[in-house]
Amino acid sequence: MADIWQDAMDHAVAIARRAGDVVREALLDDRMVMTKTSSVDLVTQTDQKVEKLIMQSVKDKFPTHRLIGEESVAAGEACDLSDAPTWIIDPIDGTTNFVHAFPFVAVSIGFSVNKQIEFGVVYSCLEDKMFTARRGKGAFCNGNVLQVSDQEDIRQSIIATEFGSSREPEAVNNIFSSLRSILCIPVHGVRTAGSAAINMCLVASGCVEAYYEIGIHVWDVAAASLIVSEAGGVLMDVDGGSVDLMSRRIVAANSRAIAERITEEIRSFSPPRDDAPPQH
Ligand SMILES: O=P(O)(O)OC(CO)CO
Ligand SMILES: [Mg+2]
Ligand SMILES: [Mg+2]
Repeated sequence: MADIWQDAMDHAVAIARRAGDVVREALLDDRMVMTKTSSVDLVTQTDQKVEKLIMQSVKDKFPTHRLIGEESVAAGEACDLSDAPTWIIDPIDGTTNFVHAFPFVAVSIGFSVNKQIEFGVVYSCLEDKMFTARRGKGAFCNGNVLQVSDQEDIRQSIIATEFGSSREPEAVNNIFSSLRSILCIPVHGVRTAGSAAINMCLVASGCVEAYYEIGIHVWDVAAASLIVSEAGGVLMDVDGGSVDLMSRRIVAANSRAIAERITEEIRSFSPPRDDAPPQH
């Protein structure tokens, strides 16, 4: 039977590649940096330009579909995930990396129907790696099948996470408390790629056993969540329950055992949800 979302997925791959061209070209220019929620939460004109490019192309080709985009939400658009076909876009995941030309910068496009991710596309544009997954049909990088690591012992594992964009002492203490507990299990190592989507693609690729973070947004993880699960991995909330992509909390791992072991060490907290009503 024909796949009703194949056309949309093909479009996502094509537009992610075009977006990647824009990102690579912009690396050659001066990158004017602006800030959002804190002095280290960065945005550039390229984030905004790439989001517009992707959104306009989706509107032209799929006018009935809905859109959630990081920079549109930052500009005041609602972040409501309904049952309608919805494109969930992070034009540049890893903006800080982009600003510094640190080579992990991704365009992330997830596509949800009935609140279920149907396909995910993460283009790591400086590495020229196109990660794709279609629900029920596996995950791929540049056409090669992805499979998570089969390591079951967390002591033989590498764990990925990020430090977030708050430098408030209490928030930093929380992050370091969890990190210290995990490091001292002990694990082989901890890594931060600087992009949630790329961290998750590293899980899907079998290079790291797990990634966890509190504070990410739905656009950071929507596409990569399917890439992880289609590569044989598991997704979990940081308290061990089912993952909720709007909750800003995630554990993505090669196995349930490693995901659960990580949740035992995380000092969890609940940032305002992506779909929380705006504060006035
Ligand atoms: O670079 P961005 O899109 O702000 O995303 C960060 C997390 O919010 C890295 O994943
Ligand atoms: Mg992001
Ligand atoms: Mg971004």
